Amino acid sequence: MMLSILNKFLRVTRKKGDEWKDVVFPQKKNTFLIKCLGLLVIFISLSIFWDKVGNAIPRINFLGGLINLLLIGLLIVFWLGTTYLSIKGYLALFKRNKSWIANNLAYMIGSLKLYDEEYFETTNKDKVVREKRITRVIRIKYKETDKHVFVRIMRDGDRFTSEATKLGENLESSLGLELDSTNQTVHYAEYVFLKHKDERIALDSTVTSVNDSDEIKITGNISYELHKVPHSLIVGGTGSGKSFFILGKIVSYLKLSPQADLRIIDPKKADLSLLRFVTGFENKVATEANQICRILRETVELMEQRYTDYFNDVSAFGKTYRDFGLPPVIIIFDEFSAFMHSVDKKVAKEALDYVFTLVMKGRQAGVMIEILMQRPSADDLPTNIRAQMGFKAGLGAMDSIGYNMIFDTNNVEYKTVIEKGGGYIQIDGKHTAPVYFETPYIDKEFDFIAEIENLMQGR
Ligand SMILES: Nc1ncnc2c1ncn2[C@@H]1O[C@H](COP(=O)(O)OP(=O)(O)OP(=O)(O)O)[C@@H](O)[C@H]1O
Repeated sequence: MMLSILNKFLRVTRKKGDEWKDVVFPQKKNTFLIKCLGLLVIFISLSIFWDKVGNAIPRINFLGGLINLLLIGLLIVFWLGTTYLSIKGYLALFKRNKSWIANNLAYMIGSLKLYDEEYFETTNKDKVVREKRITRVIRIKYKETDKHVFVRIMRDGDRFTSEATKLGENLESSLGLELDSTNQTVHYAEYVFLKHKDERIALDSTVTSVNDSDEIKITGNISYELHKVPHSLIVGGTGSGKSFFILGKIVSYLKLSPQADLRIIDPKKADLSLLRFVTGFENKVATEANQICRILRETVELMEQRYTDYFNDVSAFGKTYRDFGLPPVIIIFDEFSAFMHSVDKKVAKEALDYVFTLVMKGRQAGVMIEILMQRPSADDLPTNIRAQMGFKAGLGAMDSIGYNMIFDTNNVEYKTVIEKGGGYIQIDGKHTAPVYFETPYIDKEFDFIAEIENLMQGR
């Protein structure tokens, strides 16, 4: 008993931990009296203890009583110090289950009636009394870190099991926090909330000015390093913000140092194909099937050449293109599925083979591909290629089948996307579950072509 109290005491006095805590429902009754009694006991026992210690220490009559005075002063400091620490630890025991998160979650349990009650009969002074008692309560755990609040609704096989996966909106409003991601296992449904709302950033904040960094920022909270997440998939219907997102990414890639070497594939001859009029892009934009296959083939050859030139002996062990100061080479392939459907099977296979080679071998040599398509379709983008895309984004309103196809998971509760440029994103090693995000904000007046021209000239 004493040991468990001591343990609890030590745990609460430690730094605010990130361990899981249970939500208690119904919450404990007012503990004011117990609290006061405890404080009094602490105060009296420590006062008696230090008084006894003071009496047990022999007096030293030296330097006209100065030593005795110092001793008394020291005892008073010890008495005050131990009393303060004990009271702090004691009060923390009460506070522990009283965080605002626990309070709000307990309130939600009560208001949604996420508990079962049964009538019990007892006898009181020969009278039969019927009283309601709570027999079962939904089990909720939570933990808190600097940026997030995690809530787990346990799935114990009772009536709350199916409820567990549908509580996203209720939790959001109960906690007053924005839902960042969800995750579901057989044992629990987990909801992750942002303590501070994620911010939409402006395009000019996407690239850090730190030397040697290839970090690309997407939002205030979401970023990735290009060399770690080389291949991307962006899916979004008409008007979802796909063009703004990719044009913004092109600007960011051109701001990297060394500047990225970009190749553009636009089989629908839309906005991206206009980059062929920008100095430096003349031979790097393809719209026709034969040009597209040529660009893909040449990029595969460039990748093989990099392996031959830089990774041909053991000294290259563990190195990447960045160690040799090489620029990343990025193919931006717009309307991928439209292309696959518009060309004959032989050409489609040739293109797919090149794409597969690039996604399998490109990372170390710094040769990357970014695929854009309107609809997520498992047939148009084979699983072996999709599995290599470390960066995946689904923009605009999409049904859950669409999202599940992109993110290869069906455990996520998606909210309706209304904002232009809003969607879900998943980045390997960063956000293993898809999270809501908004693409970097770009002013309507922003002149992409002029900006890209400018950046190309500054090479
Ligand atoms: N990041 C953004 N910042 C500001 N406005 C945006 C952003 N993304 C999208 N928009 C707004 O949404 C509109 C549609 O975006 P966009 O042209 O990128 O869509 P799309 O998916 O490429 O559609 P389409 O395939 O028809 O070109 C833009 O004209 C712009 O007004």
